[in-house]
Amino acid sequence: MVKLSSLTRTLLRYRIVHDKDVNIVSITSDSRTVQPGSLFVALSGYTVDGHNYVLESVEKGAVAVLLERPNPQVRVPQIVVPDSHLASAIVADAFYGHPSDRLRMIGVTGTNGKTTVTHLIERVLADAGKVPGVCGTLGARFAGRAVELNNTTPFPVELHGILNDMALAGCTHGVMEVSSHALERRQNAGVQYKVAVFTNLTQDHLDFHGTMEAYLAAKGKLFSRLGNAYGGHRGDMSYGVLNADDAASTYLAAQTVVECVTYGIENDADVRAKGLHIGPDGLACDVHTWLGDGHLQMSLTGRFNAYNALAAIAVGLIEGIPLEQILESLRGIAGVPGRLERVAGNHPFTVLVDYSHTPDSLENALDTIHEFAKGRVICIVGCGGDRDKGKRPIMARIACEKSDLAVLTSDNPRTEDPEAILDDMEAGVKDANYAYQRILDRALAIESAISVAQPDDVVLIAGKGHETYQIIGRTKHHFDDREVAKQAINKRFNG
Ligand SMILES: CC(=O)N[C@H]1[C@@H](OP(=O)(O)OP(=O)(O)OC[C@H]2O[C@@H](n3ccc(=O)[nH]c3=O)[C@H](O)[C@@H]2O)O[C@H](CO)[C@@H](O)[C@@H]1O[C@H](C)C(=O)N[C@@H](C)C(=O)N[C@H](CCC(=O)O)C(=O)O
Ligand SMILES: Nc1ncnc2c1ncn2[C@@H]1O[C@H](COP(=O)(O)OP(=O)(O)OP(=O)(O)O)[C@@H](O)[C@H]1O
Ligand SMILES: N[C@H](CCC[C@H](N)C(=O)O)C(=O)O
Ligand SMILES: [Mg+2]
Repeated sequence: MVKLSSLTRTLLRYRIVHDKDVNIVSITSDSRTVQPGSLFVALSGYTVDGHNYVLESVEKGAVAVLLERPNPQVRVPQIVVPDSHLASAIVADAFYGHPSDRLRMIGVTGTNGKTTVTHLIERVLADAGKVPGVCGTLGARFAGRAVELNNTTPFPVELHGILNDMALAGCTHGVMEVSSHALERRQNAGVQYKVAVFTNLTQDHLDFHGTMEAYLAAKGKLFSRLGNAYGGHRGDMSYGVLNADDAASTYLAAQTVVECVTYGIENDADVRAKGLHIGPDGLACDVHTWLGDGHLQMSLTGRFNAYNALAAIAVGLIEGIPLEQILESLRGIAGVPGRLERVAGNHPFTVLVDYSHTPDSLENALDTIHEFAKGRVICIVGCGGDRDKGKRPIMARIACEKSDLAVLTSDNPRTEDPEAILDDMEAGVKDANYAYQRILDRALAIESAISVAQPDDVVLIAGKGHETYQIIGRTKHHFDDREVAKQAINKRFNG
């Protein structure tokens, strides 16, 4: 519990309507989670305005409100700020006693690979006796707890709350995915990163950022916000980890004053893989680092996972873990949920569920599959609604070009007309002579692909990975590609 005055002291530009010091027991930006004694933060949303819930929050017991436009209907103290989003980060950070200072924060950004890299880092740190907490697309997990999240990077109040829970649970490290949306919206204001990792930059989210330049600039903010100082002494310094094979890294290195470690396969790098071998059951390569050499063997496969592993190795070395131990940890990782995840069973072909929902990740997933597929490759893919429209025809073309049969279907249509999304996709393939089907219903699309799969074929179900829902309109329906695939396999082989 803290006094409201101790929170407002952290702000410079604000005024209070109905000034009175009160005790704040919790803080939230969602009226649905307000409790007696809460400070409610009204955020101007993208589709919904949190200011509409001020009255409701007070009725539920909020004792103060932080907002941009005061509400004449309520009598509790109202702290009026120019930007409630930024102010909520500053106030939440103070309310929780600056939790990110109590953790070594590792931020991972980039178009693809963030979830995988955070997962690998988690394992490397845990095996070395550290206590990592992780926060990202798969939710937050720490100390045996799992918290579901709406966003890859939570909004400020939720984020600082999670970091506080991690610190209280004894975590030593906070490993988090930092999405470009979050960087642009300053969702992680107040989080001081000790290590900033960049995976890669390819097309996605142009609906939000407009241009690739703006998208890159958003990613750059993770690096520029490492600050102009680089820490007090070795062990407390900040570092960057950059992909030497991605042209964007030159720009990112220029955004920060901290020392950057590079990793790569093609170009010279501080952590470099050589002699890479990709197989159906994993990958292997020699690893040369500025701290010695070793051999990596992993059950995650695909060239892109070699990059993810190199990034995790760089972070492990920065954290002072011996190379041999890092490699041992990576060797022990079975897989990441929804990332080239195999649907188990006795069927004579392979079914993989993968979260490739960008042109680059789809291409990578299909290229990797071609490295080991003995039969045909069948690809089921859709594109999300209310998201970058530009990637739709490109993804359809990649699916058709890189597979023997493509089935175009729905992903999460959200508020868009699913047929119109498929029209956008089909525009990329209509004029060519591709073998593809268009089946709107995702379950039927999966069933259709599985019904024609022959021994040794590989069926890739792309786009939704670990997701256990399909968003149609504003409703989340239960839907799990892995379950649907299993049902289709059962139907085919057991009637
Ligand atoms: C389009 C978009 O970005 N929407 C985000 C936005 O939602 P919104 O404006 O519709 O608003 P809302 O959450 O429904 O309501 C606005 C405010 O009112 C409050 N509210 C709302 C209802 C209520 O009853 N009471 C109440 O207090 C909400 O808590 C919120 O503070 O604000 C919400 C947080 O409050 C986000 O969860 C939500 O992200 C949605 C789920 C989303 O899908 N966002 C995508 C674009 C996104 O951010 N993706 C990135 C990256 C993905 C990647 O890396 O590929 C991510 O980090 O997840
Ligand atoms: N380093 C990489 N480069 C390119 N593609 C990758 C890389 N790592 C993973 N992928 C592909 O991208 C998909 C998503 O991977 P992952 O979930 O790790 O990325 P992400 O950056 O967290 O995605 P999101 O932005 O949706 O959270 C995987 O299923 C795989 O097909
Ligand atoms: N974090 C990404 C996930 C996309 C997953 C895909 N299944 C879709 O719905 O487009 C986003 O919000 O854009
Ligand atoms: Mg992710």
